[in-house]
Amino acid sequence: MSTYATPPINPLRIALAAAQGTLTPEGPLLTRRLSDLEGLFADEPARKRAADGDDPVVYTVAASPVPEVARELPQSVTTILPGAVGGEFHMTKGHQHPDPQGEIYLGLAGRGGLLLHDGTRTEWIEMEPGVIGYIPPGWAHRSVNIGDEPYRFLAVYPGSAGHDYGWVVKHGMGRRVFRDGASYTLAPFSAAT
Ligand SMILES: O=P(O)(O)OC[C@H]1O[C@](O)(CO)[C@@H](O)[C@@H]1O
Repeated sequence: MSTYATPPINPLRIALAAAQGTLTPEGPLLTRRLSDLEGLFADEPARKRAADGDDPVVYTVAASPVPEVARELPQSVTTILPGAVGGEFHMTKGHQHPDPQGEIYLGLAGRGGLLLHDGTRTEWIEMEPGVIGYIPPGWAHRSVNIGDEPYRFLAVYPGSAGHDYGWVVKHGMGRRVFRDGASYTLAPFSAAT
């Protein structure tokens, strides 16, 4: 398995293969299955049934070797596979940056959405190839695949930003995103049952 490089890092040429979802040279690859996402979807019994069954992959995050440390600017490609749990579209866990710093996403493939919540306000940005979603400091963020193909995006973020998952458990994400025919609907956020 590839790992992060240790600073000081030399200038890097990094090849982005949008169709494959890879960065070369490679860093760590993270795979999250339904069994890793307990309490995330509104219909927790449906998630558990699927996790106890074939336990599908929900998303992968392929990073470059640039590490998540202060002053570095890591990048990663996230691919969210199509699917839903109890009608709720596949999504990332969602997190807040403990060190409030911005981040950008660039849509590479498929159709998705960027859900943002600051504890009071909620925003939704539709994502597709070529669209940049800007995440300002202080906004928790979660990505959702609203299509029938893999939804893929490049993330670039300050290495010291960090990932606070507890914030999302405590505050929620403002909305949930459900399949609605060939489209989607944003429903008020509800705790997992
Ligand atoms: O950390 P989460 O919420 O599971 O989501 C993963 C996402 O977070 C990042 O690690 C950085 O924000 C992205 O590369 C990736 O899309």
